Amino acid sequence: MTTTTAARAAQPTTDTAVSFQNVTKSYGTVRAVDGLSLALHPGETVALLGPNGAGKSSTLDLLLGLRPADSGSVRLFGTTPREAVAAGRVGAMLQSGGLMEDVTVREIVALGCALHPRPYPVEEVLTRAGVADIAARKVNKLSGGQEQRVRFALATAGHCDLIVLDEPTTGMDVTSRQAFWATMRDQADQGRTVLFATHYLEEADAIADRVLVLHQGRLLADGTAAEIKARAGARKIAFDLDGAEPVDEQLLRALPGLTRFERHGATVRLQSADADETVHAVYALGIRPRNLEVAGLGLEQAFIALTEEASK
Ligand SMILES: Nc1ncnc2c1ncn2[C@@H]1O[C@H](COP(=O)(O)OP(=O)(O)OP(=O)(O)O)[C@@H](O)[C@H]1O
Repeated sequence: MTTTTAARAAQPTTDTAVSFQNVTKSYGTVRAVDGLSLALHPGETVALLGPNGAGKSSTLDLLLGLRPADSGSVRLFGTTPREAVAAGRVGAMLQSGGLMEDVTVREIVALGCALHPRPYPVEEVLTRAGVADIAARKVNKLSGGQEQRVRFALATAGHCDLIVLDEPTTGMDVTSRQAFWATMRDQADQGRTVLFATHYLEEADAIADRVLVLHQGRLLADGTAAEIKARAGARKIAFDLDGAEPVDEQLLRALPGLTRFERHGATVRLQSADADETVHAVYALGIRPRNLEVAGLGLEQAFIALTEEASK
């Protein structure tokens, strides 16, 4: 695992919001969470990334006390997850769990507020989640994105210290997403810890100040998005071949440092662990590349590079 902020971050301190110590969870022979240790702190916005089946939802289930761990310890604010949830310290928006159908948006949100130990006023919750204008509508008449916003309203029905979101913006349009993340930033600025699992890597890049990459139930990387990109160690190189001289593709494929090779007609796209060395070698082959571009990997490419490497 990357040693960026991870070693420090795994150590629980007195103000730790979430602490996992060597947590394991299996379903039959599938080990969904495998010796996971981490600590999250107040005010952090943390993205949980990982390919399908990496253990993200299982981790969130353990964190919320919805399932018991087989071994290890999960603590929220120094208590068990169930105690923290019962005390109203945790708001959650999960993928699973249907909404009650034959009630209006206002009724279901009002119920969420009534059940919360430290609720916000219903109108405030409706407005913040962007559902005030559809408050009178029956829940079973909502679109997928509107349903997500109602789940968001329920997750923020009261004062809490930790907000847990499992793929929260699935189905939301661009405007709703932007409004959603603006609200979440606001929540984090007020000292709350926001933890969200997502497959939208650009959201993780833009929103999270810390990124956790899970793979086969283990923490593969833990750091800022910039640290994760640097950890992937590769840069991308693109250029066009001149076309005048035929180029032996085998020579290109044998360039030093290459971790990925693609050629579409005259356009060559590479990934390299040592871009300087690769580019020098291109010139040494007598090739004069046109439109040469060298750039760092985006979070998505870094994520693919890291998880592919771990799968080898
Ligand atoms: N209730 C269950 N019974 C049996 N196996 C399960 C159960 N829940 C999860 N698993 C298995 O545990 C592993 C981790 O699943 P999990 O849902 O936590 O992954 P995930 O990272 O959330 O995946 P996705 O991105 O697809 O939502 C997978 O191999 C999955 O098939």
